[in-house]
Amino acid sequence: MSSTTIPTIQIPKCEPGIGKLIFQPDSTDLIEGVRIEPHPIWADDRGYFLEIARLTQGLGADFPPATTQVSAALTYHGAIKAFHFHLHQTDLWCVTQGMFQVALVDLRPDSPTFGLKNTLYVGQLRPWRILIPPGVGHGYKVIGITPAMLVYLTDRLYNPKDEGRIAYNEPGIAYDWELQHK
Ligand SMILES: Cc1cn([C@H]2C[C@H](O)[C@@H](COP(=O)(O)OP(=O)(O)O[C@H]3O[C@@H](C)C(=O)[C@@H](O)[C@H]3O)O2)c(=O)[nH]c1=O
Repeated sequence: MSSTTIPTIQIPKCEPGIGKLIFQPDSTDLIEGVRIEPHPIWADDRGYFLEIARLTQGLGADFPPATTQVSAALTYHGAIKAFHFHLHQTDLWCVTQGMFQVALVDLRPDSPTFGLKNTLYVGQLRPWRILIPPGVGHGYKVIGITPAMLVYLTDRLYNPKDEGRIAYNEPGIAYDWELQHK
């Protein structure tokens, strides 16, 4: 997280598709450095409660209190935000409302999982926090019929120079954003 090594970024040549589906937090198909932490949703007759993260525990353990930023993004049904990546910043995502199709791709040629794509369906129906290290391309599509809310921690304050963007339909990544009819 506070590593000073800046990843080299390279667009891989992926097979078209959604990559490896992640159905278990400890899946061996996860991109190197990506981590998942299931969390409870406490539902009752008033609504529900959930914890976004604890800075000293779990996936938030290494987030420095002095520079951690907490952000929220509400995204409309069907919208895609992808692909973004960071050179220094680590993200910790927690979905508070709705469902996301999260797409990850390893852009680090020095990584053992370079070029690997992961797809995770997360949110109210699968409450998982996701840690995304620098050099891992990330994005999402809102699935379901309602807008969805992502609340996330970053280990440093917003710096647009740290963020890179790759088109959602970049041919080298060849991510299939369509509904997977089968
Ligand atoms: C991310 C961010 C944006 N902004 C501003 C810049 C801009 O005017 C406006 C909208 O910014 P963006 O279009 O970059 O927002 P957005 O596309 O939601 O960016 C976010 O997307 C998700 C998927 C991520 O991975 C995040 O790391 C971040 O890249 O908000 C901040 O002031 N602080 C921030 O931390």
